[in-house]
Amino acid sequence: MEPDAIPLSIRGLDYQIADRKLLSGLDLTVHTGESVAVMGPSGSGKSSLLSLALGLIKPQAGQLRVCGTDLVGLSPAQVTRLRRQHIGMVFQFGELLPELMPIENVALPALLSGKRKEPSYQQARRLLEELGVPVDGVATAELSGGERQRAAVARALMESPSLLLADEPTGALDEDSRNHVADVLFATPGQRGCGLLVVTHDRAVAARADRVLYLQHGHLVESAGKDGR
Ligand SMILES: Nc1ncnc2c1ncn2[C@@H]1O[C@H](COP(=O)(O)OP(=O)(O)OP(=O)(O)O)[C@@H](O)[C@H]1O
Repeated sequence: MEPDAIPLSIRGLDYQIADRKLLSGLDLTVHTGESVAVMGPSGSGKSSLLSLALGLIKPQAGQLRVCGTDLVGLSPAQVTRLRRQHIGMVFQFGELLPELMPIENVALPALLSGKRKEPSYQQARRLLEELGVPVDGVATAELSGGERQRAAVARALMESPSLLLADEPTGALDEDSRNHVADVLFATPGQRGCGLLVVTHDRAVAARADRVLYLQHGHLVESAGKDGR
């Protein structure tokens, strides 16, 4: 894999579900160090776009290159490998395991990839500290919503992804927590040299991205100047 490959390059993507064409010839490039926000009406296909980029669902047509490899033709095992190697994902509700401590949640992707426990825990601790999440003595279920989301960002960064995806990462948060999570998220492309693709309904969050795109009739269009809906 070329080290300087573009984190995400999508060309001519068609995706249809149950007779309904959601994405139609969609093109999108997310470069290293760049953040892109995708907005659009409920049901327009934003989360589907992320699921496609994760290789969880397959398009009917088009190319979807992650770090230079088109994941459309790959086997499930190959997709899993590519995802573990190159992609970090943050969900709306963090999706942390409440039975595990925060540090265990964050270290988990590295442990699943077969990394050794000690250095994985050290790295998880470092990430949590950097992102302002309590490391010791607080159970995952006791974290505030904002802390949980920052722990989810830490977990997504654990394997140093080239591509960071986030689906409504601040959707469940109050304004202060939202701002803190957005600060952390939008700092990552510059600090860690990844590409960031964020789906959000929140205009203030989207406005922090280098580019804001609007999903409309299956295409992505520049949304600057639009009233948004
Ligand atoms: N497995 C499925 N079977 C049938 N329809 C589905 C399935 N998954 C998604 N859909 C439909 O596809 C459309 C797009 O869903 P998607 O979640 O991608 O939209 P979205 O833009 O992310 O919406 P929201 O902003 O509300 O989260 C919706 O109408 C949804 O009901």
